[in-house]
Amino acid sequence: MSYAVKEMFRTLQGEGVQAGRRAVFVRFAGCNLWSGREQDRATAVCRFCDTDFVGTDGVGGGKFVDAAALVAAVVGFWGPSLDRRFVVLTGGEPMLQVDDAIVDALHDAGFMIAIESNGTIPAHPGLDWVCISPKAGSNVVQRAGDELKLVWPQAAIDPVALEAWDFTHRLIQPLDDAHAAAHHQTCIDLVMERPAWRLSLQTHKLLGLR
Ligand SMILES: C[S@@+](CC[C@H](N)C(=O)[O-])C[C@H]1O[C@@H](n2cnc3c(N)ncnc32)[C@H](O)[C@@H]1O
Ligand SMILES: Nc1nc2[nH]cc(C(=O)O)c2c(=O)[nH]1
Ligand code: SF4
Ligand SMILES: [Mg+2]
Repeated sequence: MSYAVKEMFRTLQGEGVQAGRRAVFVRFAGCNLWSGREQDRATAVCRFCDTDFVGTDGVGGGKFVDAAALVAAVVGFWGPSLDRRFVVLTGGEPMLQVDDAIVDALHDAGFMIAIESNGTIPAHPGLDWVCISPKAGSNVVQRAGDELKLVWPQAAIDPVALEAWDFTHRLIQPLDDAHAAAHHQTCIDLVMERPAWRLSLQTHKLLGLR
């Protein structure tokens, strides 16, 4: 199978429990909850996306003919060191494209594989770190994993109900929009009330990283 990748880059993981780790990001093109076109945002299931995932024209992006070609590019961004190799598969929705061949080839190259997914498609069982970020109005089938990362606030999602899902860590991430400061306080208030949750900030944005 070939893979459509919007962009690829090396940075620090900005979000969640793995925040601060050196990582190569592979941003797959396309999502099942929004076309990525601004004219469709208001009618999409997911309306707050902060990411351009349309096409393959970003830095490090392209159409990769097979898993070997994709992993060669990931290794190129990581560099020759074999120490703590860490790749984050994101998008768009990565589970539209992640398959056995990619997971096996990244493992063969010594990578720990994390995914950022909306949870509407079952996560590949070979992944090493599964982060699921549920979206109101979608059907989340992947209700277990390492990290549940709830962007907050979202109307029609009840964080208390989500506490029953089988995740090792539960994080609340402030919605980044025109009211970000108010959302920070809303998230702090929620963690104070429900200590099952902890705060996740998008630290790459604070630091000016990709
Ligand atoms: C761009 S998404 C790609 C992965 C996958 N489609 C998903 O939604 O989890 C990566 C992460 O950014 C989060 N995110 C997207 N837009 C955001 C925003 N405006 N504020 C805060 N987090 C956001 C998502 O919830 C997800 O955890
Ligand atoms: N530095 C950095 N960390 C991230 N963690 C999750 C991201 C994503 O867009 O999936 C992201 C991202 O875009 N940049
Ligand atoms: S599900 Fe993820 S990639 Fe898709 S529109 Fe929402 S935040 Fe963006
Ligand atoms: Mg991002």
